[in-house]
This record gives sequence, structure tokens and C-alpha cells, in this order.
Amino acid sequence: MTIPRSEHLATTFSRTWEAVISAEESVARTMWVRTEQARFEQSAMGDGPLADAYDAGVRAAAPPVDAATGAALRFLSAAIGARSVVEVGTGCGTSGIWLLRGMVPEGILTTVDVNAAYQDYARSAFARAGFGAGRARLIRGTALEVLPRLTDGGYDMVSVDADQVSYPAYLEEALRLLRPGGVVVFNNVMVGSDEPDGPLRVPGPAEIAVRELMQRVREDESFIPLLVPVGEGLLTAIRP
Ligand SMILES: C[S@@+](CC[C@H](N)C(=O)[O-])C[C@H]1O[C@@H](n2cnc3c(N)ncnc32)[C@H](O)[C@@H]1O
Repeated sequence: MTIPRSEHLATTFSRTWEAVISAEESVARTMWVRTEQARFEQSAMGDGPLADAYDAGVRAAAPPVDAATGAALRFLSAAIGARSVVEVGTGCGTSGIWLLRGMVPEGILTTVDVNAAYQDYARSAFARAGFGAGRARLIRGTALEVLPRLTDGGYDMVSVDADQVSYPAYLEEALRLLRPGGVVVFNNVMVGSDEPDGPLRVPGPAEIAVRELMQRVREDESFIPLLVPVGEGLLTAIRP
């Protein structure tokens, strides 16, 4: 049966119109998210110690988490009532302040970084944010040397924001460190592009490692994973 030309045109017009409306809705939603995120950023920037830590991280080339990512970290640590958190990548302390703000009042953050100067800044940032010296244990060293020395099953949460090439290895360490039901979080997982790999686009070691991490979490059905599209992408999962 042939469709009359007028009916065909009407159907095509209606589909095109639906596509325009759905594109407009999508733009409106994106704008709404950006506006709300900007409000989060503003309220965080109005907060002295956090804003100082953030600025120091930017100046020091230790990129701090943005406010939306920080809010997600605080939310996660509060949601599980975290008492003991391991952080890889202290930087100048921005993510640590967010994590401490979510943890229970007597909770302890163990945070690891190779850079002593960054950690000195983070230590003073934690103090300025109102956290006593006993609330944060700063350990200097490479994470793959430090993490094996920490107690098996002794932590509620492991939060990673460091060298991406080691993300698969950090996941294995996190699985050992976390209690059952604990939460692991990786920042900066939005790597690569939609373009297929080929001679013109060869993924680098960081991208390969992040893909490996994502695949491992995706394919192991015992994890309860969540990919949060904030900042540079946050992958979180509940340990089986
Ligand atoms: C993106 S910055 C962390 C920013 C921090 N999370 C914040 O919000 O302020 C990454 C940090 O990881 C540290 N880092 C890089 N490789 C590391 C390794 N192998 N072990 C421990 N820390 C490492 C760097 O020195 C840097 O401070």
C-alpha cells in the first residue's frame, strides 16, 4: 500500500517537530543543571577555607575537585555514616574537606599523596576548616606503597583522585581495604572520546587504564555501581 504524499509529509513533519522539541528539552535540562551547579560552585566559593584550598590546588597544578563533585563526595560519606575513609590524592585538601564534612564527627580521614608541599597545605586547610589534627592522618608516599600497609577491611570508603594509570590497581587495593558494603569512588573517569580508535586516535595509557576500571566494575555483577556525571566524571560502587 502506498502512503499518500500528504500523509507522508505530515508524518515527517511531526517526527521532525518531535526531534526539535526533544532537542530543546534536552538543552533546557542541561541549562538547568548548569545553573544549579553554578549555584553550588558559588556557595562553595563563598566558604573561606574551601575556596582557599581550591585556589591553592589550581595554582599548584593539583586540580581540585569542583563543587558538584565535592558535594557528591560529602553526600556519599554522609549517606554511609563513614567513620574511616582512605583518600588517594590529597592535593591541597579540597576533596578532603568535603569528605570530612560528610563523615561522622569522630571519623578519621587517611589521605595519601606523593607531594609533601601539597599535604602541608592540606593539613593547614583542614585546620582552618575546623577539623582538629586527630581527624586527618596524612601519609606521604606513592599510593601503591602506602595502601598495602593499611588494614584489611578497616575502611568504609576509598576515594581516588590521582594518577589514572593506576586506577585498576587502586580498585584491587580498595576491595581489600573496604568492609563489605563499603563504597569506592574514582574521580576523573570521563576520558576519551566517542570517536572510534584507529591510526588517528590511539588511546593513551591513562585512558586505557580508566576503560579497564570501568569494564571491571561494569562486568562484575557483585558491585552496585553508579556513574555520576559531575565534574570530570565520578564512578562509584558499593563493594560486595
Ligand atoms: C587531582 S590532584 C588531587 C586533588 C585533590 N583531590 C583535591 O580535590 O584537592 C592529584 C593528586 O594525586 C597525587 N598523586 C599523583 N600520583 C600519585 C601516586 N602514585 N600516589 C599518591 N599520590 C599521587 C598528586 O601529587 C596530586 O596531589
